Amino acid sequence: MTTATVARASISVRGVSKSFEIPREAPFLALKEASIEVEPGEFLALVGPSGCGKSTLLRMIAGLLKPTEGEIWVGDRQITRPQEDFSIVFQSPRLLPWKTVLENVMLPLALGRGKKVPKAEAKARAQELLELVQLEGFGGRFPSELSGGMQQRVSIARSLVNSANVLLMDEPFGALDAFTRERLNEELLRIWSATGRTIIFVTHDMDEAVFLADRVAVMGKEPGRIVDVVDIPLARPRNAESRTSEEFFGSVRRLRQTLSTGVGVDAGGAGAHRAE
Ligand SMILES: Nc1ncnc2c1ncn2[C@@H]1O[C@H](COP(=O)(O)OP(=O)(O)OP(=O)(O)O)[C@@H](O)[C@H]1O
Repeated sequence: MTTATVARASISVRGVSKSFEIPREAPFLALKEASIEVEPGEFLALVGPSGCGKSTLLRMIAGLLKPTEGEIWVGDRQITRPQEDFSIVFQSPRLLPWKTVLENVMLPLALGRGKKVPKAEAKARAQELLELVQLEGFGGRFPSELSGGMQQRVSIARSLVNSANVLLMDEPFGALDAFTRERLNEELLRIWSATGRTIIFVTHDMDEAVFLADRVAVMGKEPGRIVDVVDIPLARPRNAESRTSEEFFGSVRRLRQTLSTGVGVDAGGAGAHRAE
């Protein structure tokens, strides 16, 4: 398993808005004045209703989209284009159909500029990751020979193969069954704590957000914005038992309230605070 500690990176989203130009219509404001600081090594979840701008924000952090206003920085670098040390997992797998499963997982290592990994090592790493996502024995297959959920697990393995500092995940487990999803949640936490990556994780699922994250940014819509940022006071390491604790249910309840009222909840002070 690739568990070497990677360099730590902080991410600063500063007053970011995004409008999309739509032919014959007024520009559409998808995200308004979002600001948040993501600490090095933090696990941040973004939750909110469909269309509130979660993917838009993630894509801007990834350098795939440019903000209309505001700036995003990683350490002392402004993000203006895709970053080599960021890995992204999209909602759909996006595998190369003409490459085998193993070759797809190895791809980031083959493309890595200046950091050549010997082929045998790349292969061994990819094989370990396929084992991690329970696809050992499928390395020689082509993506079209796997189910949708299996393809998504391949894309998760691919995102973990290099030692990217920052992992951006856009509802990566949305299409998986509940058992696989919960198991991968636990594996992801294990990998995160072993490697010190910064993770920003988009999900619709509040249980998943609470289980995984240090903090959850709750987003609202019309216009898309960050409504509140909630600390999750759930002890680590987290496991299946964490899902039945008072702290877990309390945090889920708080997120639900914030989502339904569209304003930050300050239940007794600790735990919730406004987005900066
Ligand atoms: N390229 C684009 N052109 C025009 N509008 C866009 C574009 N991309 C996104 N939007 C709009 O911006 C808004 C936010 O979209 P986004 O995909 O970020 O939402 P989301 O919160 O990730 O939604 P979901 O949870 O359904 O994936 C939506 O209303 C969407 O229609």
